[in-house]
Amino acid sequence: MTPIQQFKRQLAAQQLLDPEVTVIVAVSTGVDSMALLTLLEQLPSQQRPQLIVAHVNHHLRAQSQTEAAYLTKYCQQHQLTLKLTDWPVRLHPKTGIEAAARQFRYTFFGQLITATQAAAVLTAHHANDQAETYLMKLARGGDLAQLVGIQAARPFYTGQLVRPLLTWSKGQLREYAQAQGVTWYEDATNADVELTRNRLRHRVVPELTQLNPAFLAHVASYEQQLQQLLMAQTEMIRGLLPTVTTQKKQLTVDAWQQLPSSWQLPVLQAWLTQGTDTQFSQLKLGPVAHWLQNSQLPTGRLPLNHDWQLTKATGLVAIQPLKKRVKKLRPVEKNMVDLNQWQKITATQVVGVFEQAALPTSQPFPLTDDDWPLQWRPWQANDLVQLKGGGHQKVRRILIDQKVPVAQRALVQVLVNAHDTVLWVVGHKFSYRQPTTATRTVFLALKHTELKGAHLKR
Ligand SMILES: Nc1ncnc2c1ncn2[C@@H]1O[C@H](COP(=O)(O)OP(=O)(O)OP(=O)(O)O)[C@@H](O)[C@H]1O
Repeated sequence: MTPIQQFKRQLAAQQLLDPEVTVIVAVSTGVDSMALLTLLEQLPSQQRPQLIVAHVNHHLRAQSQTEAAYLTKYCQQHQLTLKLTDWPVRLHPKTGIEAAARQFRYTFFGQLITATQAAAVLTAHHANDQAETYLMKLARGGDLAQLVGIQAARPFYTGQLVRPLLTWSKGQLREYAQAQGVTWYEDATNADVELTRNRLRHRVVPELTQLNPAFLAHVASYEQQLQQLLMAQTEMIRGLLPTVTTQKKQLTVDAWQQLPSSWQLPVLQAWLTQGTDTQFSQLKLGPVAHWLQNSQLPTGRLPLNHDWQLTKATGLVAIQPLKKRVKKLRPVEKNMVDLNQWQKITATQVVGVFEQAALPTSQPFPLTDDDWPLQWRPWQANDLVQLKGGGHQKVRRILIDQKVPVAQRALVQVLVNAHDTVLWVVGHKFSYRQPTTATRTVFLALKHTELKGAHLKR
């Protein structure tokens, strides 16, 4: 299969080879994403999805302006819609700038996909990126599941995040771009990317490729095998869990002990993760398994972390909150919405309900008089959003699906109407509303103030 056929296959697998579908192409003006854009533009018209080009001008170096100007002109000439945003210097943190830039980028992509209802955001991650990620994780260590590299597709806000070039090497992308006469900008920051990645990029990957020219293809193959293995394991665990737990989700120690020993830790890990919404590394579960098996201690308690403990009695083990969690004790703080005013609702989010679109990414939203007053508040366990097809989805499920880290979930705010119905899970999902003659459109807008150096999940 030629690289172009592989590229098409990746798109077809996500149902994106379709002119009825809109995709957002993340273009940095580097060779990888310019090649991606060109590949998409060259698809036959009966297969080519509608393209929206997204670019973040990070204002990290003088060249940023030139790149944004080049892309603006390119999109005009190629009749492509461009969504460009700035990351102003005043918002740059003093440390962790790469991670903060990445967070800003993905938040922007998330807002765009939500606002445009596009099916996917495409980025130009390639086989060399994959190999570097792999080697970094190998060096760092952890559970096998954490070795999973850059995923070809994963849920992202209201659509998918798709990387259709993971089978292409950097060299192939460069050759393709050259052959197509594409202009691109070398990323000057690539020279000083974080030390570990830099060493891998410039020393380790070339060495390994010299050792075996098929090295990158082998990494891609391992990645696929690992994904399949983990999927098989997940399915197996799904089948095993009900055989070792009661209806009240307690673990039956005897049944668990009768599992083949190689399944005990994975099943224990899945049970704990489900019961606490917290990831536990298998590497740290040895003592827990030992405590479960210890027949000298038929009853007792074992703290798992600050929030959770296990209690054991009559051969059954239950997961219990260690103390009443602050979240539950605190009365829910609500903030009244001030129409046409920006309001700071978290340390990093400024939001507003406007009569006119305050930002290009503002979301039009139909409201009736009955909805007022609107309020901002933290999300709660029973909050739901309305879906287009008529159903509902739990806010909790949305945050899990969007892989919002547990620690950040508590910070998520929602916009509610006078009846406490959720209209917007800020930064994550809008509730569906059909406009009618009784509704008036307002625009919901979100911008970020200060950014932390958190490393986003790939
Ligand atoms: N300024 C930008 N504007 C739009 N898209 C971008 C920008 N920077 C990067 N991208 C997109 O992200 C892809 C990966 O870029 P890069 O390798 O620089 O990011 P990374 O931070 O290392 O990766 P990740 O975002 O997965 O952590 C690019 O090929 C491009 O599709």
